[in-house]
Amino acid sequence: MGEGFSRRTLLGSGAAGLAVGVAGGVLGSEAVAAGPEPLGRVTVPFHGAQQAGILQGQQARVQLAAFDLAAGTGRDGLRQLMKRWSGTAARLARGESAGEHENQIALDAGPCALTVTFGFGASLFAEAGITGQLPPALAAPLPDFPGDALDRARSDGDLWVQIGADDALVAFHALRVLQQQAAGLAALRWQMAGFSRTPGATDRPMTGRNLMGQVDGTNNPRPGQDGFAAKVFADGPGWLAGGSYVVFRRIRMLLDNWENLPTDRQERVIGRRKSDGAPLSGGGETTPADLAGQNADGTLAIPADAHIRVAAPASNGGATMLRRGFSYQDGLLPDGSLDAGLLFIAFQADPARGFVPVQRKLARADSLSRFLRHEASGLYAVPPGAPEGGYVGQALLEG
Ligand SMILES: C=CC1=C(C)c2cc3[nH]c(cc4nc(cc5[nH]c(cc1n2)c(C)c5CCC(=O)O)C(CCC(=O)O)=C4C)c(C)c3C=C
Ligand SMILES: [Fe+2]
Repeated sequence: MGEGFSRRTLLGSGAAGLAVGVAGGVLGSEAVAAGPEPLGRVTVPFHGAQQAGILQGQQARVQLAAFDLAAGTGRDGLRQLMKRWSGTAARLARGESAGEHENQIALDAGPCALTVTFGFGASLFAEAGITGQLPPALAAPLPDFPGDALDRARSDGDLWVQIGADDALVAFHALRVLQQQAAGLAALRWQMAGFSRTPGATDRPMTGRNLMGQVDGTNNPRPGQDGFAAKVFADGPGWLAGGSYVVFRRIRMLLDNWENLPTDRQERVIGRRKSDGAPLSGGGETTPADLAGQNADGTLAIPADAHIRVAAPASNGGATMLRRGFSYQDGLLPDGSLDAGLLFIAFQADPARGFVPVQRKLARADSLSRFLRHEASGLYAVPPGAPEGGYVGQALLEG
């Protein structure tokens, strides 16, 4: 979670291909400098080298969903669906009507930075009769990790859809339209809603917080850093080149247990200060953590089982991913505790060099894991973005 790639930051950085604007015309940085843009009018183009929703700042709301193809849809039906969905996503991102199945749920709202991101699960390739195109990283499912308690009905799926927007109605509207436009071709398998900090909630752009109260998202790889693209974007197979892989996990937080822990112990579980996210080895939020740093008594400043030590690329042969998770809260569980946690989303060039080794280690050695339950999971190939006039997955479905 975080403001690391906020719209304002991106506009300021002039990052190519990451244009974000206001409906009616993409604004240059001078226009942004003139004053904050009205929230509803912010647009994120659907078309581009990468799909929208990977590099942009997190919106306040997310709808996550997976769809399964209907029997008989096949490759032709899938092509039809991806063309239809891409056209709709592009129109909605521009703030236009959905066209087919427009239901007026978000009639008075602007696009609110809407992004729609599509991913393909391993099962899609068999369903659509295109197993020859299965990318190697999807050939085996994610391994079982110690402590996993996965609900298969809320995991996996042929098609993954991530819809982000700075308004809940706008995000819901997009999901509902996509669902109706899929009728006869694909059906909703699972759906979850999440949230992040609302733009303007803090006086200045700041990294977001999760439901444990931690500053979350500080040490994400950033566009422009050395090797960023190689860490996040896949180099093949051909149809996926420039795309990515996304790992999704629904991770419930045992908040009653967590909140019983005094703040200094919570900080030692993560390895960072709760107030400002600074590493316990010293400095401020963005000071690199010193994993060798010691306290006056000779103990490690960042404990051996602290989350940031166990998860760090330095502890995992360089394994890295771009985390873009959202919080969720879904009422009460039968035992009266909150059903709340993190919809963990991480984009990476190769899950075998990203999520898998890190989660293997976290499940064994991370002191945060005793406050978490992994309840749902998915791994999807995320095709590159579509050019104007094209659709997501075109190189796969017409190649
Ligand atoms: C397998 C990967 C990871 C899972 C699952 C995961 C779950 C998880 N994390 C937090 C809270 C924080 N994580 C932070 C850093 C961090 N987390 C991962 C990976 C996973 N986290 C990485 C690679 C890192 C960066 C480590 C580093 O190099 O410093 C932080 C610190 C702030 C930050 O850098 O973002 C927090 C806080 C929760 C609550 C959670 C599951 C619910
Ligand atoms: Fe983490």
